[in-house]
Amino acid sequence: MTTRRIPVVLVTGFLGSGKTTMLNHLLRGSVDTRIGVIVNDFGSINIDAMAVAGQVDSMIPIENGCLCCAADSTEMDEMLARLTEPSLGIEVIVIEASGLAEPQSMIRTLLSSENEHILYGGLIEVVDAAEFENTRERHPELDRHVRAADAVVLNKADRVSEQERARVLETLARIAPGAPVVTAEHGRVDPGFLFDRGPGAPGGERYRQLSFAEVCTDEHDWHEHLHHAYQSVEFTADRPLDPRRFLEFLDGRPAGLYRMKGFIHFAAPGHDRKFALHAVGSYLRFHPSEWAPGEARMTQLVMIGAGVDAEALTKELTDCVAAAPETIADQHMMGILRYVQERTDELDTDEPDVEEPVPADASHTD
Ligand SMILES: Nc1nc2c(ncn2[C@@H]2O[C@H](COP(=O)(O)OP(=O)(O)OP(=O)(O)O)[C@@H](O)[C@H]2O)c(=O)[nH]1
Repeated sequence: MTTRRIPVVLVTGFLGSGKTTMLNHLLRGSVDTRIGVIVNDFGSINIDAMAVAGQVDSMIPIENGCLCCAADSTEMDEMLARLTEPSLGIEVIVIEASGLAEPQSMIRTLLSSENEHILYGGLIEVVDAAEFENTRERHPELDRHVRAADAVVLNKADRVSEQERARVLETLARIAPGAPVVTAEHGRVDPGFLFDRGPGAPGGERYRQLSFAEVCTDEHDWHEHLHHAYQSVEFTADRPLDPRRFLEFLDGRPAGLYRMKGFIHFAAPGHDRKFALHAVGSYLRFHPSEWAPGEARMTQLVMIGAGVDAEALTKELTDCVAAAPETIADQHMMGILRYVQERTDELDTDEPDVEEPVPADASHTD
């Protein structure tokens, strides 16, 4: 008897490109499919796993480093063994890589897995339409990441003009001619794009043959892994933060601090909500939600950047803890509220405004 093998789909993309947002959208839109998820976060507090928890049949968080650096596939095999346990009935496994992971290494780790219940299901690279060109300048390695993808999601289309979007599409076509590209806002792609790309479907075969260059070992590029240039700093506080001080901190955050994410507890009357914070480059948003019943009110923050002074950051944040919460007034939240966005990505349950993927060079004019 042959057993059906479970496809394992890799989701990669630079820091803050929208991987978790897309994953959450896909999980909400795939209630009839049993999905297992592995979420790898660079920092030691797995904010992404917290964002995904509750929507998924089985989830394994891995924090503090990149899964792409596992010396062998043992760690991956252990996780896959848990998720392919027949009693779970998992039909698809999605691995959300950290924003600094090396896609090719992840593919190799997966291909060298000894788990006979799985099948490599392809790699989706999420690209931030607004940040891509700048990020490429700093990290030319990103081109390699795009080339490793079976499909590219050009996310955050709402943050760019038509012309900028066309420019990024042209760049993608140059980097990876023929790769299917789907444009999205808030990660709203059709779940079928990820889970059901059988032969003849847009974007082509799900299981393509990998080239020798993709599969062979790459000792030479280990040192080029993006995360060698980055460090993560974590901050937690049991006592609430002073909103004005915290805003000052955000306004003056160092240029090298590219990514911040976490949850903030503010000491302001009438604002006892859980403020999810996301900063990606100069982009900054708070997404408030209610605390879960019994959830400890606290601040948990992960900051990822290059050349940042961890000690100084921690000191500045410690100074944001409200010394006298009772003196903080409602209007002290004004500055924070300017950056509040109610979660549009959570309101998109059934009618996603999705696009069919087009080959990247379809928009290429020369
Ligand atoms: N305007 C806009 N914001 C988006 C879009 N997609 C995601 N975001 C926001 O971008 C921020 C980062 O999104 P995430 O999904 O956490 O990104 P990520 O790739 O998982 O981040 P890392 O795991 O840290 O690399 C969040 O504030 C999202 O709400 C989009 O299409 N448009």
